[in-house]
Amino acid sequence: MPEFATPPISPFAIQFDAEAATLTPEGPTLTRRMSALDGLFKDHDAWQQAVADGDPVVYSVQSTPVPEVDRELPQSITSIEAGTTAGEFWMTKGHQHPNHQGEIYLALHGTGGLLMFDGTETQWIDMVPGTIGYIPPGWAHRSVNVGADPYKFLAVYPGGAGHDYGWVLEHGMGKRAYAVTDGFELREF
Ligand SMILES: O=P(O)(O)OC[C@H]1O[C@](O)(CO)[C@@H](O)[C@@H]1O
Ligand SMILES: [Fe+2]
Repeated sequence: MPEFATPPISPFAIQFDAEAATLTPEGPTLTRRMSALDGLFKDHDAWQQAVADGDPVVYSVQSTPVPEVDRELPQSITSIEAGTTAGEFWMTKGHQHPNHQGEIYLALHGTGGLLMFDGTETQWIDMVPGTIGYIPPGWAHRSVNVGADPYKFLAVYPGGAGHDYGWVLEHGMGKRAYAVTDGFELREF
């Protein structure tokens, strides 16, 4: 085996339960409440009110024990709760990969969307169970729950890709998903 600065972890099996949306063995779980989404919803006052009104959990991410380091290939399942803030559907923070690497998402449950922005162009992929959304290098990405159930998806990404959240705060995502009578509508800022 070649010499690496950080030794890769040993091979292991992951039990993937698509119905329950779980990965076993479990690694770290991350929970993001409304307060973690500062500066991301269009209506800042409504966001602040939601934080004051109990700061609900917006999404959680369950990982396997694969570390986020170069050459590894971590996986996680994200569950976004159903909800809106001033009409804007609940979503992940969204990020850019600092060193521009690709990623895939596989939708498992509910109705979601994969919003991508390269700084100029916005793309949206409807995500329903069975859809794989491909995120090419250089596209910031955010997942949105546009349904009435939790939206859950599996992510597989390069361990060295990193998460640049500042990029999204600075550039935005080009469009936002709002609730309308028969579903959702994408609106520009
Ligand atoms: O990192 P964010 O924008 O909070 O979104 C969470 C999701 O994105 C990932 O960071 C992978 O891109 C996963 O941890 C999870 O699927
Ligand atoms: Fe990513």
